[in-house]
Amino acid sequence: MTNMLNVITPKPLTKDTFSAFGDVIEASEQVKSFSINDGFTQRYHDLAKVDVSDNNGHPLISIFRSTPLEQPIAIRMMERHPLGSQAFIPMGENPYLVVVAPAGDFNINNIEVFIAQANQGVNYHKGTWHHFCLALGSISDFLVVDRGGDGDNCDVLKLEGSLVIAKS
Ligand SMILES: NC(=O)N[C@@H](O)C(=O)O
Ligand code: NI
Repeated sequence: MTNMLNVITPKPLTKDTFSAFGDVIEASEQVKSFSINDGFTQRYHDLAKVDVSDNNGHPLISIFRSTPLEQPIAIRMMERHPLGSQAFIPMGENPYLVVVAPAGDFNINNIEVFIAQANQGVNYHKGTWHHFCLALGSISDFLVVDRGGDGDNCDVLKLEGSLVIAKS
């Protein structure tokens, strides 16, 4: 049986369309903000649910320096973190791709692909299936907030790669 290639076109990342998978970390008009520091700072407050305490977990703050994959990108893996959330906040000017599927039993037909802008971070909720970090354009740094501690916090699935992301 030939492997028909299914090409999926990324859609813009928005708070609402991403809500089934996690949070969007963005200083947008949609989120609550208030003035602090004598009016010199606007605080965009409580943007994402950091969920890292299961099984005596603790928060980790790391930097991921990601090299873009050659396009078109074939989706050959998905992973999930059953014990905690994982947030990616871009530190540069490049957009990036976010590939997700709902937590629970994995179904390739449920994969959704978003293109995120440099002013948008994402926070995968605990158990959300996702592809590893997909930089676009050039090597990109991401601030990552996720869970450290005991227990295996990474389930990985290998896919045959018949789902390809349209060039972005
Ligand atoms: N393995 C690792 O720390 N990174 C992945 O979880 C990822 O989502 O990039
Ligand atoms: Ni991950």
